[in-house]
Amino acid sequence: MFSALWSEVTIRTIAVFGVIFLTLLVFFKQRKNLPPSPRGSWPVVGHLLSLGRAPHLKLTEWRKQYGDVYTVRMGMEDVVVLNGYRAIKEALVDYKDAFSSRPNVYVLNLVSGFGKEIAISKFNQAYLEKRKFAYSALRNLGMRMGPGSMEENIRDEARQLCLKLSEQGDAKPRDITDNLTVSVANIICSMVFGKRYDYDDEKFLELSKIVNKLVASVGSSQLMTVFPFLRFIPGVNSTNRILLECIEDVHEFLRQEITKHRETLDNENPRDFIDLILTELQTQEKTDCFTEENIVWMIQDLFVAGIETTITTLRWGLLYMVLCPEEQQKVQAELDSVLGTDHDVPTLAHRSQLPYTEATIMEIQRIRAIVPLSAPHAPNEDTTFRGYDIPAGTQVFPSLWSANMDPEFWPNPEKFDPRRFLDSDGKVVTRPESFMPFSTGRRVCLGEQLAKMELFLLFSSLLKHFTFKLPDGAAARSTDGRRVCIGEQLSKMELFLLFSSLLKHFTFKLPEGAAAPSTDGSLGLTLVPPSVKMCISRR
Ligand code: HEM
Repeated sequence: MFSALWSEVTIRTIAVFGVIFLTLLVFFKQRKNLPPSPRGSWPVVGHLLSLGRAPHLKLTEWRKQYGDVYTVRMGMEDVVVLNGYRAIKEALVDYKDAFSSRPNVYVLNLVSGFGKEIAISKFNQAYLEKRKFAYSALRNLGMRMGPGSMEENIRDEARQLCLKLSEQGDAKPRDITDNLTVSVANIICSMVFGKRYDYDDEKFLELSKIVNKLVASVGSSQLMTVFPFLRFIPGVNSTNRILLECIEDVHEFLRQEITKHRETLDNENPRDFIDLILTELQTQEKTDCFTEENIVWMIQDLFVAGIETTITTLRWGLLYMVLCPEEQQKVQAELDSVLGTDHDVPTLAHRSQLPYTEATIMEIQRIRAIVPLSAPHAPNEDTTFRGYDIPAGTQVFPSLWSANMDPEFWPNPEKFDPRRFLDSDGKVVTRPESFMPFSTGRRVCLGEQLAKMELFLLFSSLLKHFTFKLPDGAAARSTDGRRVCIGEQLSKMELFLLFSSLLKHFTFKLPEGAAAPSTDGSLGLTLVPPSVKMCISRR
């Protein structure tokens, strides 16, 4: 009996020591020569509690203590943070072969069809082919200067936007996010579907239901980014199911559009992105990255990556214009001096004559990096960087925020000052250092040129025709913005679903007299400004 007891104790002891040994082994293996880590990491949650609601600010603060490259624990994962222009450029440009992949994050995989699209795809041959195709298709469809460019479509949207704002009158202060949404979404729609959608439709209530359903499922799904095991927990994982159903609805709609396009396809005269990709499917050797399934995911990418980003930048722009009325006046004075009494909207040819306007747009993009931590990168294979060993697949956050707000390059970085981007002759500084709103390296934003065209034409048209100001007596507005660093793709997804569902069933218009829905507190990939009602008066 004694020997039986002894052997049970021994077995238990060995088992306990075994577990401790294995845990330590895993722990030390993970910690092997990673960049330094700030104090205050807790078991299971890591640094999440310290990061708070503005992780980009906390991460920038830690740079002072831990240097340009350090490691934080997001839940149970190590994440390497790159701070400042030099470290980001070194990793994404000089070490581009190493840092061009994406990490394996459950929710990102889920919303990207496990890499069937571009933005979340791992760096491999299929990714390169998809990116190359999408880039050349967008250029064919007008993402460039000169004849055949998207300029005229964007100017049309700018006209419609100004018309809509004029019709709405200046009696009541309002938030124009919805108007901007129609314009920007329509620019992508005309490239993808070959058509734009009208402002006027009555089924807004039904759309709200879809949005509410999605918003309700966002909270617990975001947690799944950090704690993927939650997907196995009944109740929590129902948001998974809801999301998958929504994705299926959207894809069904896209498949119908693709079928309609196929019926009228003329290979010689492609009308839009869908036509171009169908033609590509017919002509090229079948490869894994170009199936009909990829088409829907790639289109989803354009919607997801191309709409909210542009709208959010414009919203920050208008917020800074109302907060800095003297800057607004300077832009308007420049627009008036170049365009005179011409009532039409500006063209891209005016750009070189409007340096202050352009510098103002750059300053908007600097002062509020709307994608403060960019999209997560990951080394393709085990990589040594600045003397540290970073295992393949580790999440790497390039903090674009830290570059934009670096006092070494941008003295008094919180001051809104477009003159930073002008040289002594008043010309716009080309390629300023420490300014990467579209990131850099191999994964640099695919739609950069399109976004720049949109920002210039829409922003300058708005300021040419309207003056924006806060209502008399309104409380000062915060420029802090809101962002949650986990579940970012999910919010992108939410946007995509919103727009696709929207375009499937409705054109949108608020009921007469209804208050604009607030975007306060919405969570996103992007750093979103507070919802602001402005007085908008025709000039
Ligand atoms: C103001 C507007 C925009 C900003 C600030 C912006 C910014 C960014 C950033 C920071 C990234 C991540 C790059 C990285 O991983 O290092 C990105 C990726 C991407 N963007 Fe944009 N973007 C904008 C507009 C657009 C538009 C209009 C489109 C398309 C029509 C677009 C398509 C994409 C795609 C497809 C990617 C993924 C690229 C890849 O992984 O290879 N973006 N963007």
